[in-house]
Amino acid sequence: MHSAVPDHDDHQSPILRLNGVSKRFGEHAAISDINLTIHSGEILGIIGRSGAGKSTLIRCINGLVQPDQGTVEVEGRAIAGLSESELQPVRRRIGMVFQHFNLLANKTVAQNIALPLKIAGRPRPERQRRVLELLELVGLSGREHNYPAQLSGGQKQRVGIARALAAEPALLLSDEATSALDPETTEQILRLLGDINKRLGLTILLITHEMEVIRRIAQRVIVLDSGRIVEEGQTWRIFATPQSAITRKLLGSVLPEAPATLLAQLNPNAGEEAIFRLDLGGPGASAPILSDIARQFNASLRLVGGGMDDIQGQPVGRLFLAVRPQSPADIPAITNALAGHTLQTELLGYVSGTV
Ligand SMILES: Nc1ncnc2c1ncn2[C@@H]1O[C@H](COP(=O)(O)OP(=O)(O)OP(=O)(O)O)[C@@H](O)[C@H]1O
Repeated sequence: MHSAVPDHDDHQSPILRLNGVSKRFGEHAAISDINLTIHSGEILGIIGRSGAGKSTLIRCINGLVQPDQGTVEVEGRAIAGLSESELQPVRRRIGMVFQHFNLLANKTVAQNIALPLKIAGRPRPERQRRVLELLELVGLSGREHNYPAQLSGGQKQRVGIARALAAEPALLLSDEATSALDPETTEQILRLLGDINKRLGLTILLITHEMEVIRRIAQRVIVLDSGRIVEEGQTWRIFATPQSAITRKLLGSVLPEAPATLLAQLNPNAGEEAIFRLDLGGPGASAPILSDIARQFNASLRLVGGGMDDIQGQPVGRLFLAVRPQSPADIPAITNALAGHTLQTELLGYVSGTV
């Protein structure tokens, strides 16, 4: 019998692998025992609050900091002990995009984008051709002679992305690339990164402190706190069933909350309608559970809050549901039936009259 086809070719080295990487500064452990692997073509998000260790992790990945313990491999090659000149070609395999763009103000857009190629000693005609290709890719054709000061923040970041891609890296490392941008521009830049991932199969590592960025494009996410990985998994699963307190906190502003008027009227013991919070996610969330429950128990159901979303192709959501049963005695069975179809079901209390 054939086993399921693996997502990744086991014989191909991962683009990036960290094995037990730790780094202390004096007594302080900035990162501890970090294990992670990024395979070709995937978008992995790393999220953490300020001080979680994100910058230290990036510096270990690009060889600016030597870990105290553990190994970093880029395309199967360990970078420990490499000299500066040996590190250069390895670093060129990683294109970096920065929060504040890091463009050279006295160079044109074309010169900024061509810089990595110039450093790599590529001939001028090749550089010119590549700059035009990249400008088209990032939607800035015709802007090659502009200076950074003539561009908006979003356009500057497009130039930053084009420059990062110039030397055809194996990995694009985005360090808070949208943190300085307004929500609309953030959306455009994330869409561009998602398009580039699909069109070129580019592998992307996204470092961010914003769950919204993760939700939009990361297929997999690692949650970092106090220098340790506290949670990891497919993005939709983490959104649907966050396990750690820090993940729930990071998700706070993303998940729908119960309407305040509803919460104010909740009675823990009795009322005409029972109020449930349902957490739904994955393939099971597509089932018509509300109509099934209504029919099975001859109950009347009202949605009183929440919403459903699509995260990386999977339905994920939190609904607040008011259930008026035929008899109060049905509530335990209704609770069980809901729990059987959801990731989590909680009976929050009861209300009387319409909320
Ligand atoms: N060079 C250093 N010397 C001493 N302590 C450091 C150094 N670099 C980082 N740290 C400490 O290590 C911890 C992790 O810092 P790091 O900058 O990696 O976190 P971060 O998640 O990138 O935070 P931020 O989002 O604020 O940049 C912090 O407590 C920080 O104070």
